[in-house]
Amino acid sequence: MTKEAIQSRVDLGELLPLMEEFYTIQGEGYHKGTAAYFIRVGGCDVGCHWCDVKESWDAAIHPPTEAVTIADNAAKYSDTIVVTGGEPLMWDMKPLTTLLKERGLQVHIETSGAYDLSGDWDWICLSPKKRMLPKDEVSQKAHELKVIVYNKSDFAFAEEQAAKVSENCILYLQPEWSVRDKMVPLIVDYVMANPKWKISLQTHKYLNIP
Ligand SMILES: C[S@@+](CC[C@H](N)C(=O)[O-])C[C@H]1O[C@@H](n2cnc3c(N)ncnc32)[C@H](O)[C@@H]1O
Ligand SMILES: Nc1nc2[nH]cc(C(=O)O)c2c(=O)[nH]1
Ligand code: SF4
Ligand SMILES: [Mg+2]
Repeated sequence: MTKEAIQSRVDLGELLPLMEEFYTIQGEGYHKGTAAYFIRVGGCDVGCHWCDVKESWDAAIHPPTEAVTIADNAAKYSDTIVVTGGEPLMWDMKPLTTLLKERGLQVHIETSGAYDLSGDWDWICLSPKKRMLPKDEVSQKAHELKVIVYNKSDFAFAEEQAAKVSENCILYLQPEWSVRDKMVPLIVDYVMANPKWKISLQTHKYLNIP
């Protein structure tokens, strides 16, 4: 394929810049503790300074991979697939999610919501970022809202974002990993005072699994 042909198939979502795939336990949020196959798609320009997967940002270093190959492979591992990144919504997720649904899989996304919603999802985890706010459609359709708490100002940001999600959306505060010792006590107090929120921890990091 020529460079142009590859690019046009990436633009259609038929090829995706695949960074890594792994079978593990969902560590965070509502489905924490559940076995799931993770598909990590490269490319993100949101620029969170504390991002724990900065190697994902440059899409150009991740090989354009056939969505059908990704789906066929994922189906061998698990009934539950988590598409993450990078920022998966930078790409058209319709082809990949259609292929995953055709294989009878539950399809979840981890997203900042900074790009238009594409794809068919059984579960949308929205983790909004101040630097690039989520699109309204993602906020309205999110099943869980997972706000990362790096400093005290993130509690006010969390409330702003909670005002934009549906009333059934489950609300989580998750400590930024590097400041967890400092922020966990503040989150605990906040959740006790504001019990509509729950705490989410990155349990995979405590378990030393991917
Ligand atoms: C790496 S991001 C990829 C998906 C998407 N770009 C997003 O931000 O939702 C996956 C999840 O990890 C969270 N995350 C990233 N770095 C983190 C850190 N240092 N501490 C806690 N959570 C982090 C993000 O907020 C998001 O919920
Ligand atoms: N075990 C595990 N659970 C996760 N939940 C969300 C993750 C992500 O990076 O999107 C993640 C991850 O990287 N590993
Ligand atoms: S939006 Fe997600 S992948 Fe992008 S920099 Fe932020 S945490 Fe990392
Ligand atoms: Mg992660």
